[in-house]
Amino acid sequence: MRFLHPPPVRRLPLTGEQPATVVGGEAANGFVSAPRRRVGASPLAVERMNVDQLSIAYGPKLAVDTVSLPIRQGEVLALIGPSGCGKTTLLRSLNRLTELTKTASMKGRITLDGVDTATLEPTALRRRVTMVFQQPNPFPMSVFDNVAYVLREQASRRPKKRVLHGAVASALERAGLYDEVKGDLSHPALRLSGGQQQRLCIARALAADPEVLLLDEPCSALDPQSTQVIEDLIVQLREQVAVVIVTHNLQQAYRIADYVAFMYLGELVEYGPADQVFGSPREQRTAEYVSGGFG
Ligand SMILES: Nc1ncnc2c1ncn2[C@@H]1O[C@H](COP(=O)(O)OP(=O)(O)OP(=O)(O)O)[C@@H](O)[C@H]1O
Repeated sequence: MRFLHPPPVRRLPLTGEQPATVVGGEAANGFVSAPRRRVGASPLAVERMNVDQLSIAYGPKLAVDTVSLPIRQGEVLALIGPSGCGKTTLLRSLNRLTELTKTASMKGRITLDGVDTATLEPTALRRRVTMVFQQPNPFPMSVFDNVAYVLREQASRRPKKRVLHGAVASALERAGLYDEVKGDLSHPALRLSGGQQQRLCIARALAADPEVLLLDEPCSALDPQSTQVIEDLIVQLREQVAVVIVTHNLQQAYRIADYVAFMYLGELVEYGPADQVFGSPREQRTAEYVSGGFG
């Protein structure tokens, strides 16, 4: 039962001393003065994935053009850029979801803990590099069963009830939902609020004990309060998993990201610490984008 005893190498020590405190008010490039939840990248950040010279095309159309970047645990990486620049394609390539599109072809190499993802079995890869989508998509079953489903699926033998309950509770806790649902874990997931449903989807993703969590605009269907809860959660989770988020919301990227990758027409125009990309971008196109000049 893998989920009971994850190999220690998969986890960085949790840094409880580093809460997601709000660092308030600094302005970057004059476009934002929103409070920031992040406190700077963790000194314990370690590379989990590496994207090397990645190009992806749909038929003849190039969607991602020779992109290279690292993905580290201990940091939140935000992919930003105007619509159609290739953010989602890049994100989906990380757990080989792009190959489900018949016309897609890929060049380059992506590694997970040093191993070429092309050599891994796709379902196993997708447990280690899990994705949460734009629209919350809980299964039409109870809160408990949504998380237990993943645990049962990956256990080699049917887990004992008590053990399963502990693992479900732990995943719900990591997703910041347990306190709100512990009174009735048999509650239908589809009757939770949108924000709770999204945190349940995050709990389901975390139940697989992944190394990398991919978030494709996870707050775009949520109200501001739920968005804030999820942003706080994302900042906390970066200590446990490498987090990559696609967002159209520059303020959100500024609030929660440690590193930012700005893409334009498939190309990675600029990659760097959030402070630098937003505060003093090296490239003219980045400066124009983050100051609202286009997009
Ligand atoms: N399944 C597909 N078949 C053909 N072309 C696709 C497919 N998916 C994406 N594309 C094209 O690839 C390019 C990159 O799309 P992608 O969705 O990755 O961009 P994006 O930056 O995530 O856009 P958005 O912000 O609008 O979601 C676009 O030109 C898009 O039209």
